[in-house]
Amino acid sequence: MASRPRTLYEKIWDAHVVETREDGTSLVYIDRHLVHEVTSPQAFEALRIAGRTVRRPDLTLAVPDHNLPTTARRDASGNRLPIADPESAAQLAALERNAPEFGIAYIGPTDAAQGIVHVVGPEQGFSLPGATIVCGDSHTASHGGIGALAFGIGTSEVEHVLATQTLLLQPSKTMEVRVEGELPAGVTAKDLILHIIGRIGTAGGTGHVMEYRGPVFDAMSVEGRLTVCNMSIEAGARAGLIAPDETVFAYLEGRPFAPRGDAWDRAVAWWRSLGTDPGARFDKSVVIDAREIEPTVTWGTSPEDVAPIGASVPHPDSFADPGKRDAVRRSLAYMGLEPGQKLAEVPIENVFIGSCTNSRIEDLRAAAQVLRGRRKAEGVKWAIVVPGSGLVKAQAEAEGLDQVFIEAGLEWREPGCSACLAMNPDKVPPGERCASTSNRNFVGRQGPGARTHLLSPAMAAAAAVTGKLTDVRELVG
Ligand SMILES: CC(C)[C@H](C(=O)O)[C@@H](O)C(=O)O
Ligand code: SF4
Repeated sequence: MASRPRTLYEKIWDAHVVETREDGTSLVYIDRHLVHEVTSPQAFEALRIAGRTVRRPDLTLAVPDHNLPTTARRDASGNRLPIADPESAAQLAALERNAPEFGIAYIGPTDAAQGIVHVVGPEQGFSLPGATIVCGDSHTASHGGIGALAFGIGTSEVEHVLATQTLLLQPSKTMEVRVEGELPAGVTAKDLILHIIGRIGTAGGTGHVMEYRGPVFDAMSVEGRLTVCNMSIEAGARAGLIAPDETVFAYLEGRPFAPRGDAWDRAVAWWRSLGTDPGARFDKSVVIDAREIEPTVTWGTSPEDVAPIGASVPHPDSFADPGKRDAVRRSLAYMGLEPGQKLAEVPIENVFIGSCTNSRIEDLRAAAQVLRGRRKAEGVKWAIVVPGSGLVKAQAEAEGLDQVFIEAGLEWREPGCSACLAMNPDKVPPGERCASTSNRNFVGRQGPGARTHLLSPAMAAAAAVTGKLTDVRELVG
């Protein structure tokens, strides 16, 4: 039977629409719901007041991550340590009460599998290809890396999904980001997505679901794909997607929540059919040449403010748009940078290796490769490595990576969002810079007055060693 060629997005969307209304809005079935402590308390409270239950507790998974301190979680006698900040403690307490009350699986702060929701979902095989996945969190886009249609929702929608396992949605437009060629040595998934956002801007994907296509993604690890899709939201997109393939199936097989036996075989057969059909059309398309990409850093306070490490801080007047010129002037003042200053000479006082963008095992291996046998520079006052989950932590320790970090003078922490955003004790002091593997360099993101430079784990490690933004290719050939 011949049918219209469809994109990956259209296939997942079509498979989940329950009903479409005259105004074009559709009621869409949600396969997986991840819940964290920050955006769920009011949603559960509303259910409680309305006397409602959770429609599919078995498709819902709760993990605290944002507010947890990343220092030891137990005292010497093994008792769990309380959270000092009252608001954070209250949000955690709410999740710990709501999960059992509503019958939802919960991975608590001292559980070996705890971590950042977007690391935990794929790692547990809870996030699956072809699934619709939501979470009250903008970086839910990450899960597109395994071929799921995954996006962030607000707290009222969290309540709606808890109660009904559905959402009312407008269909998105589709955008193809085709990357040609291979990434040069020393250039990672993080450099690629920073480069893409630099090219298309933070509004480049607005209203669209972006599908990343081309040989670079076929060759990319699952970790790298999660990194790329994670930052789709910083390009304004509703979600990011990469077609699921054998690399993804091998990664997911046998994970705790993944289907088994016949169910697994049936699932894989369906997943194999999801790739965009030849001839399917996208509403928008952009082509990027991977060979042109260099290790990339941000210099401003928007994720689109990127430049190759060999470049200099741009002059505000070099931007055509008057609004952007003003924004760049303000950015540079906040960042304490002068136009024309060489990026590779910008001093760094803090280093953060972590966040749902770059805290998986491959990220830690890349950082350790640079740090092995080296020490952090004198000028680097604070440098922390925060694994994305307890399982990543255990794997890193089994490989001796923790010792590499500690010997280099970095701190090895417990899993959580940490210094990615200033919602827990890990903060960058005012006026200081941080070489950070996270995804947002907004004003105050890592603490009031903190200055963030986004980069890859290897580049963060290089900055730790030299005390300034550095081309990692000068340290590891
Ligand atoms: C706290 C949460 C709602 C927020 C988000 O939605 O992304 C956070 O995870 C972030 O990265 O800014
Ligand atoms: S690690 Fe950062 S970006 Fe990711 S969910 Fe946590 S706060 Fe948001």
